[in-house]
Amino acid sequence: MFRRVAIIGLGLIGGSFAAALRRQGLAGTVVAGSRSARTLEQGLALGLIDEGSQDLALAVRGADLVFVSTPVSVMETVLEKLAPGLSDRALVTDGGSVKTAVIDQARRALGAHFARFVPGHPIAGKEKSGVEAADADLYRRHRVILTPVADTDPDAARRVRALWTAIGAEVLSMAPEHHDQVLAETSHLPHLLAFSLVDTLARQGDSTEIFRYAAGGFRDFTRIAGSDPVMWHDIFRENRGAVLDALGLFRDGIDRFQRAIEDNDSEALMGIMTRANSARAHFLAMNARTSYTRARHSDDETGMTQHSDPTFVVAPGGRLQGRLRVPGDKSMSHRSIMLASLAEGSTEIGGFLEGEDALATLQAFRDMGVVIEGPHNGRVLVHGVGLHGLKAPGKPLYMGNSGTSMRLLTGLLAGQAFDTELTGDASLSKRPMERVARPLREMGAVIETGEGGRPPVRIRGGAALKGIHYDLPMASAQVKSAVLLAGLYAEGDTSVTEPAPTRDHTERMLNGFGYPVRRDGATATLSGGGALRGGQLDVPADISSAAFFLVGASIAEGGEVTLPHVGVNPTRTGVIDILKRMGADIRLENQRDAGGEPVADLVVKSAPLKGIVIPEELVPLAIDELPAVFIAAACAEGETVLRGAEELRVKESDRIQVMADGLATLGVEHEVYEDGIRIVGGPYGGGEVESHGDHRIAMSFAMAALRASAPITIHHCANVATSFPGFAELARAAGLALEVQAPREDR
Ligand SMILES: O=C(O)C1=C[C@@H](OP(=O)(O)O)[C@@H](O)[C@H](O)C1
Ligand SMILES: C=C(OP(=O)(O)O)C(=O)O
Repeated sequence: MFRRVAIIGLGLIGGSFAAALRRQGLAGTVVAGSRSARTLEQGLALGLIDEGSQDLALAVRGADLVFVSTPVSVMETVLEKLAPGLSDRALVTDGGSVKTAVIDQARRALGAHFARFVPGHPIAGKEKSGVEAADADLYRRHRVILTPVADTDPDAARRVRALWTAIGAEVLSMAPEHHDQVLAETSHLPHLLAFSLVDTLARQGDSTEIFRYAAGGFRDFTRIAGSDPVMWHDIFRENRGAVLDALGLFRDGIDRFQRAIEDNDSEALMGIMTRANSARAHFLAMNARTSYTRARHSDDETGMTQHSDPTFVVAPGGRLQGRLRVPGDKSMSHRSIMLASLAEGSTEIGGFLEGEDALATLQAFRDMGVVIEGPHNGRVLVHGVGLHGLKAPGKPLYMGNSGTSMRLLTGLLAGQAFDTELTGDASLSKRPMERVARPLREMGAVIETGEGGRPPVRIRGGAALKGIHYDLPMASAQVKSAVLLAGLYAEGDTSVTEPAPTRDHTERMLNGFGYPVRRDGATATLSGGGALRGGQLDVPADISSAAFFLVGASIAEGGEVTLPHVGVNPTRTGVIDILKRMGADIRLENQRDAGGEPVADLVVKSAPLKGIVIPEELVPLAIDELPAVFIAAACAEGETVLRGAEELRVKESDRIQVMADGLATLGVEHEVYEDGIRIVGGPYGGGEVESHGDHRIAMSFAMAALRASAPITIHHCANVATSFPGFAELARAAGLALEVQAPREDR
């Protein structure tokens, strides 16, 4: 990419840059400029550089790229020294941890050449310093922030970006002031605290005593106090304003902590720590724009991006057997957090789904000031704040992959006194939100959606809502629920009529919390201005997750599976009705009521299936299970026809097309309609299937392998954790020959 690269300052950052260039073959000649002859000798001996010079103007002569990686305090002097040697076309970039100060220095030192200067900051490092610590992998999968300004040549910025990308880094751009503030909070402040804690303890009388007993917590917290004092000295001085602001913020936080301890305020203490716990997991996930649960288990703090979006490879055959407890119901888990938060008093929830979608809802309420303990093994304790007790979150609420979170919250937030903004991942950002915004506006809400009616959703607080009657244009429980939740805050009655029955968990659970919802045929009605009462709540296993095993055990030779304690609310059991019509052997045992929701143990045995025309009224009752039903259809004798299922096109992926593409790969005959599909059953093969990050697509094709003649490889399966954490392990324990592999991109 570059003929001759000059690296000025050959420490850990510069040396690692040289090593990476070398390894990727990105530079013809690498030359270093350094004050220290010894460093240059080391660089040559380590094979990192081809030439070295102590004269900086000489070092940069003829270079088409100059990377300055000296401490920020000497940056201006260094730039002044090298400037006379720069050729007109040379690009200059840097690795300084502070950007506004460096930009001012560069502007002064480089004069007309400043346009070719691209300020940068690779977020990577170690406690070790010096060229001998150089590491060709230091920047791989780490973030590099570029902070070009108005007079930076866009072509120069583009080339520097391309170089970092080629080195394997993830490149972001932001304004320099923003960079300095963000880094002050996320890097400079923690370093300052680590240095300060160790220094404070070391000053005490017998510090050897303290350090002898210092345990893991001390070691973890103070690891970065081993970093280079000179470098940090410079950073604290050069980023003075932002560091002081961050320190002020921290001082407020530590005061709050102190008061909570002084006042014996358990709730405040638990609030601080549970919020911190989950916020950490949430931020790591957001940054990686990927899996919440994986980020929760990652120990990485250094800006490392997570690419573990795994591939499932499922060998053909296998059988499914055993007693399998699938995780808690996702729809009910969302609602349990929402209603418990709005209730007076505490609510203890059991069986809560610790999947990413439900955790996104939980996090949103923490962000709005609700103290929530857990989840631990499905138990969550929510300290309700009452209908009017939520607080402004102070930042957009991130809903991840979850349509239910975003749509239900839009309704609920329409009635709050404060403004909010809801954002989501790439998939959620493509899904329609006007379907909820429209009826809510009729109620008086002030809501803006993004381009094409998609996220982000911005909700203005303080609107006076009035009850309406709404005829749902589509059979959607999310839209129904959004309107009913807004109705809690509306004057008078709010009622919704649905064109076909949809899941009624919102209505049932509101009644369970002592908030009456009346039902008259297809219409549900509530009156605003009441109150919810906290209590106990049991979330049964999710029939939508059980569905994969209902299909799997039906199609696998010798399959026999018991799924205990599954929710069998009649608005959710369409999948059982459809499979039974196809000839499946499914029995409901132990039917009972659990807190207002019917549950049963499902017993399913392998059976020959036949194709059917799926009755349209069953579609909304099996909406999320239809991808699994497609696999049953591919294994059935004859053809199965689905119509009236256009809603499948606006789920986490276009589930009609994405399933059709996968079926085509396997060699399953089918015909796609705008609102459905016709599938002809018969033997099929294997191949590589793309899930498009849609959990239900991934799990459906995993089950398909039970009857395939060759392995099925399914790409991008991370989002399985949105609804079914532990799917791969459970399926394997039951007999599916599923292996989780690193993503294609990482191999
Ligand atoms: O209310 C709910 O919990 C859900 C309703 C359905 O969506 P629609 O309302 O868009 O049909 C369903 O697909 C989703 O997984 C969960
Ligand atoms: C459609 C689904 O969920 P959501 O709309 O909440 O993203 C689903 O889980 O299949």
